[in-house]
Amino acid sequence: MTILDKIIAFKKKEVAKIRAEVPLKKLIESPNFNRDVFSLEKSLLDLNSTGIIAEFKRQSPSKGIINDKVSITEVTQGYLDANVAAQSILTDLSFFGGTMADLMEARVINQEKPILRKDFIVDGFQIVEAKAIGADVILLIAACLTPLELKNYGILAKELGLEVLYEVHTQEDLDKIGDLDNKIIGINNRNLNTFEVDLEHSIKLASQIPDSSIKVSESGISDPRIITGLKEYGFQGFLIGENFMKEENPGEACLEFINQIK
Ligand SMILES: O=C(O)c1ccccc1NCC(=O)[C@H](O)[C@H](O)COP(=O)(O)O
Repeated sequence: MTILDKIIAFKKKEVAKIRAEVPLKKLIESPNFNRDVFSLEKSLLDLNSTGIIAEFKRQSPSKGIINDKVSITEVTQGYLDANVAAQSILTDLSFFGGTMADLMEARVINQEKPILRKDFIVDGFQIVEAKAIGADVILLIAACLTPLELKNYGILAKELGLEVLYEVHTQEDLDKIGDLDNKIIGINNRNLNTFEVDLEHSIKLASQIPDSSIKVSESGISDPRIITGLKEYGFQGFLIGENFMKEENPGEACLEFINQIK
């Protein structure tokens, strides 16, 4: 069993339990449910966009603890001050040390940029939950879902006014999504089973994504020069976690990184 299989098996049980305890009505009545969302697409396409989607990530299966000293509020404010295009927040507790409360706290401070709920979506309930906690965007990982689930969860997100970041790592993942037009597609440079990171991955798959879609490169980005290189292959978004979170002040590290992008 790979780590991804383990995460998904665990997640399915976890969601089934929460689903049995929390009525949908409660989620729908949440104040966040009727707020206007911030568009990731708009933010990434803005002429002045930095393209950086900065992640709040305390720990990970590949690295263990990255930073458990900083608060979500200080990091959120730091990322906003650095002029990120969007914020990504892990809400998985068991493998990444994140919580839904993190996202809710960030939402209180972040009233200007989109927030991605970074989690392993295996059930439509989590998409409703994402809206209720104040997310603007959800992640659908192609490797974890069937083509039908990808389609149906995409439709549900759209109906709720949320955007989707479709995550792929292989050509097979892209094939599962099917219609690639007008989507936000993230190419994860990290193999989620072996944890091997290869930035060439973004470049190899980029040519398979139509120009009507927005390309995001995810994971293992640690140098501003990489951004310049990826832009040449049509990337408009860059999801970065560990490189900022490993620092004492992730917001300042993010600002310094953004100032060095040519
Ligand atoms: O980061 C991991 O170890 C990991 C393991 C298994 C599944 C997912 C994992 N990471 C999720 C991500 O996609 C990254 O947090 C994100 O792209 C940022 O990556 P990085 O900049 O390398 O922290």
